[in-house]
Amino acid sequence: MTPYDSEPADRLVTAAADGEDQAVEAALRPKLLDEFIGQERVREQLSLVLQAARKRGTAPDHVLLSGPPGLGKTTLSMIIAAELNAPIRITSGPAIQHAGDLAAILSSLTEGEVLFLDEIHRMSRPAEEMLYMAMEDYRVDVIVGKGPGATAIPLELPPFTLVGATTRAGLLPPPLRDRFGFTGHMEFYAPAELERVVHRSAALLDVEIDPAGAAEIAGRSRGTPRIANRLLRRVRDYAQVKHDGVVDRTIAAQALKVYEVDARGLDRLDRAVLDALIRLFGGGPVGLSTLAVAVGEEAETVEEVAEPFLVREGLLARTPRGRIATPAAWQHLGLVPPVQTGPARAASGQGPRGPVPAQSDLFGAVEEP
Ligand SMILES: Nc1ncnc2c1ncn2[C@@H]1O[C@H](COP(=O)(O)OP(=O)(O)OP(=O)(O)O)[C@@H](O)[C@H]1O
Repeated sequence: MTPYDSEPADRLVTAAADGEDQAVEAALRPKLLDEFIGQERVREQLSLVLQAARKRGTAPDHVLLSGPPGLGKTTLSMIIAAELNAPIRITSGPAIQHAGDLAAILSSLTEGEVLFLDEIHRMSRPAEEMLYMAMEDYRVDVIVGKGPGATAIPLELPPFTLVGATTRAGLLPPPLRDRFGFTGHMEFYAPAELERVVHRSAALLDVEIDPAGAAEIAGRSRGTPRIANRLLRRVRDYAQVKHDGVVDRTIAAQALKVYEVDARGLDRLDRAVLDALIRLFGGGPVGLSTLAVAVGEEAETVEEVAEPFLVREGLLARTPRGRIATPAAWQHLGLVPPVQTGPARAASGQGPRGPVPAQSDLFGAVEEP
């Protein structure tokens, strides 16, 4: 699924899994905690939780993993099961519409099994309430019948470990959040960590890549292993079709220029937003709906798809008066930021200054093949 319904389906830099990702990700997932790159704090804490459970011979506390898509929550849940030598059942919040759906899953778990519940914040309220009791007492009440004649039949469950994953930890009701013994917050990956991800995946996919090629892909991957793996596959295609299959910095940059992913990981939509903001509105402030019309997209698409990364990168600011391009955004487009910034400059009607960048500058100064 995509994180936002407004996201274009073919977007190369989306953090959500597409069909091809799902097909290849199984092969690329690290299987054990030691193979899992980065997320040092979560890894260390989780390792202690798992070792202690193994020593006691009991199921570990329930685990909540929170963080943006594509950072490795599903992978970690599988690692938890593998480290415990336990089977894993995978489901998701949207798949559990009725409490009965959850009761069916819970009642079929075996002792020690790991239940991975992705997008746990999207579960229905009755299912959520059933989960409270299951997590705490390993018991559920199955309601039989309707109205005044309805009866609750208690059902004992074997001890199991719930691993919940959410991109929106803030949306979880406190009673649910409190029932997790351990919460791991996943952070975006540093470029050096993503380089290791790229090298590891390249080895698994049998792609020859040098360190500069891996660094080039890592730098455009928006802190997200899923995107790094996807860009690697597109670069591999290019290297195999246009060259001898070996990936170096030049090949990686040329390939990603073809796919319009620039040196900072911005794609066509991201750049269109900055471009309109700067060239048409002098850097802002400008209202979201006006900006959206200028780039020919829905306001929702601009707000939910393009802006989060632009804000995170410090290229765009959301202010009560509207959107503003930061000096870094001007520089990214090869323009000289005005001395005055903000409303005063907008009021003065001062436009963009400096040369319009050649496309090659944005894409990492690559030569045409
Ligand atoms: N730390 C890591 N080391 C190596 N590869 C990783 C790491 N984290 C994630 N990956 C790779 O990134 C891909 C996406 O990871 P995963 O499916 O676990 O993300 P997720 O957080 O569960 O995403 P979603 O929220 O969309 O379900 C996987 O193919 C996995 O191989």
